[in-house]
Amino acid sequence: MTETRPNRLLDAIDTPSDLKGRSRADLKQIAAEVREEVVDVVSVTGGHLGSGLGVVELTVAIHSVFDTPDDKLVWDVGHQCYPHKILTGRKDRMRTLRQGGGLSGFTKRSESEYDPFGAAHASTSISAGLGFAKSRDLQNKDNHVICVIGDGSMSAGMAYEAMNNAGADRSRMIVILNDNDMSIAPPVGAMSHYFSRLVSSRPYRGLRRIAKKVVQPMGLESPARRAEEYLRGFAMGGTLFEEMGFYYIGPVDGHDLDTLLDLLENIKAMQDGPILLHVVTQKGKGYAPAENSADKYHGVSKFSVVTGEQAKGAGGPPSYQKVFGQTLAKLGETDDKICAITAAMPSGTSTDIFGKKFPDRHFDVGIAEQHAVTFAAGLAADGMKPFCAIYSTFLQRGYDQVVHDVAIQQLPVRFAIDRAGLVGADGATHAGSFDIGYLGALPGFVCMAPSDEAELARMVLTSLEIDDRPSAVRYPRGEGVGVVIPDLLKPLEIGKGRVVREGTSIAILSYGTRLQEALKAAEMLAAQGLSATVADARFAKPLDNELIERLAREHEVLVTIEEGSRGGFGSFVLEHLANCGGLDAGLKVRVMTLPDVFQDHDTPAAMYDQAGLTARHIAARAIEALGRGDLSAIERLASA
Ligand SMILES: Cc1ncc(C[n+]2csc(CCOP(=O)(O)OP(=O)(O)O)c2C)c(N)n1
Ligand SMILES: CC(=O)[C@@H](O)[C@H](O)COP(=O)(O)O
Ligand SMILES: [Mg+2]
Repeated sequence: MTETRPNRLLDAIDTPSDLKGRSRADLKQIAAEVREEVVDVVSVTGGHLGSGLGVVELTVAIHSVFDTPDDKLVWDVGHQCYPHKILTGRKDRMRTLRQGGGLSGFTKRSESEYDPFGAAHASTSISAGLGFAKSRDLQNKDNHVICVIGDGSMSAGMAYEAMNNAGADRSRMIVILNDNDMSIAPPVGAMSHYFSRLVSSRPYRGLRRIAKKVVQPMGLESPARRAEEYLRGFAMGGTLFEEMGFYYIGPVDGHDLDTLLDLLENIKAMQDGPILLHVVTQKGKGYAPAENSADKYHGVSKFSVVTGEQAKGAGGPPSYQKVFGQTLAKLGETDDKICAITAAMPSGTSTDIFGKKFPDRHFDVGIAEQHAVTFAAGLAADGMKPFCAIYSTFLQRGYDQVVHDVAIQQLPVRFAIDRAGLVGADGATHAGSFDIGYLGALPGFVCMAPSDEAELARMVLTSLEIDDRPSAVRYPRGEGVGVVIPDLLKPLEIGKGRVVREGTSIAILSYGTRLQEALKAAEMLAAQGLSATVADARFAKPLDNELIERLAREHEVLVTIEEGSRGGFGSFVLEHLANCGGLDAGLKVRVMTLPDVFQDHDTPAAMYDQAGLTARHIAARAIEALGRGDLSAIERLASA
């Protein structure tokens, strides 16, 4: 339940209709209370803070002026949607944010009629918005379509594909560019500089001047009018958008509620063509610790509202991402062909560790995964050794480039695939579920997955030495298991796995970081007098066929496990066994993968259990296949 504070106007706001007819003073008070509530909620739940704080006034203004949910409000990424959720009937559930069974940290169709389109991956809002606009026109409806997209999200090509289409199509829609001069890191790219010029070229447009501009008829029938408009656009700096067929308005102060309300009322009255409203906001606005932080508190853990101090992690082993960044930085000392590419996630992928030492060889290309992949391919084609570090889920956006520009040409791009597997609170949109299948299908790819951080370091070196084809190392979000990483790294033999525990009747073949759980499962089985071999596959491509055939020959049951979807490692193993006759002797095989449903956000510990990927699940599958053993004993052991 929302903690009720005396005399909060917000407590009477259940849906945006409760904002209608409110005085300006009330709306300003409500905005202040929303901002306070966002800070309070995120201090308890963790999540995305800076972005939402920057759009409090904009959110209040949009919901005051427009008639959601009939008017469609499409947020880009959706990480800034906490004020929106508070105002659209979910304020009493905000403290369930990003937890199993709770509210999503992004907009989500199944969660509310006020979320017409789900988000989480950037730069999709204008495309979706245009879809809503065309559907409206085809169904003779008259609702408005409003998309809110950040300056960082405007670095992705998809946004321009959509504007290109919308501008030509002249569909009536409103795009609000929320320009806070931040992505997760400071923004990069020429567009960012363009936005800065727009903002610095003129003081904020006075309301009178803008009101005069926006009430003029949109139809620019005569060439003279068009020329005049072009000059005006040039003078106001919106040329790029005007040339793409958008009516550019701005820049305006995105925290000035009066201006926003009047402006949106005017724009609402405009009935023709796509409009781009450029608002300037401050990420983290209104909460000093966020305003003063370099990352504007983009993503935070629980924190003290008073001090802003975030809860520290348990100080455990280094994260996989850090091990990747540190290893690459070390290798970069003796190989000046190594370079690192990130798509707007230098800190998330830890390429910034490499970048601090080798700034000339570190490239943050912005939210532009497609470009990142083909840029890396160009570097590789000319003899450089690019490491393209992209989260598994975000690499999905650059898949054609992986196939067409890297794999077919057999270019030695090294993919560091972070956040592979379950990610926890970000939920289904961010889980790295599919990369084993989508890369393992590609000819000539080498696909690796470490079982711990020392193995990761070796695989980064192994990848570096693969100079004749593409390679990929996938690793999960979060901390390693706490093994020592040797100073002197040795590369792995390509396509070779390893047996880490010898047994007899059961073989457990693990790909990636479920190995520790596989070893625990073997101990559970041993407690029942059942003997299990545990092997670390290390490679999904090329498979260690010799190891697989030996396990098949020498055991009654083979269980494969991976933190990925069906159609991945286990399928590759089954395919080989089918083709080499490994199944002919009656081997019983069980393939354990992530469930075929999108994993909802959850705490890390629970999510593996929810997904059926823990030791007790592995042991139970082995017993079920073997037809011997005591399942209830496994449950007892697991609950011990
Ligand atoms: C395709 C894709 N790549 C990367 C990300 C990670 N990401 C989430 S928010 C964000 C920055 C967005 O910047 P902006 O649009 O300016 O929003 P702000 O956080 O500044 O409000 C990034 C890179 C993502 N969500 N989607
Ligand atoms: C909104 C978004 O896509 C990113 O902020 C993402 O949530 C970062 O994920 P990590 O916290 O795993 O870096
Ligand atoms: Mg931004």
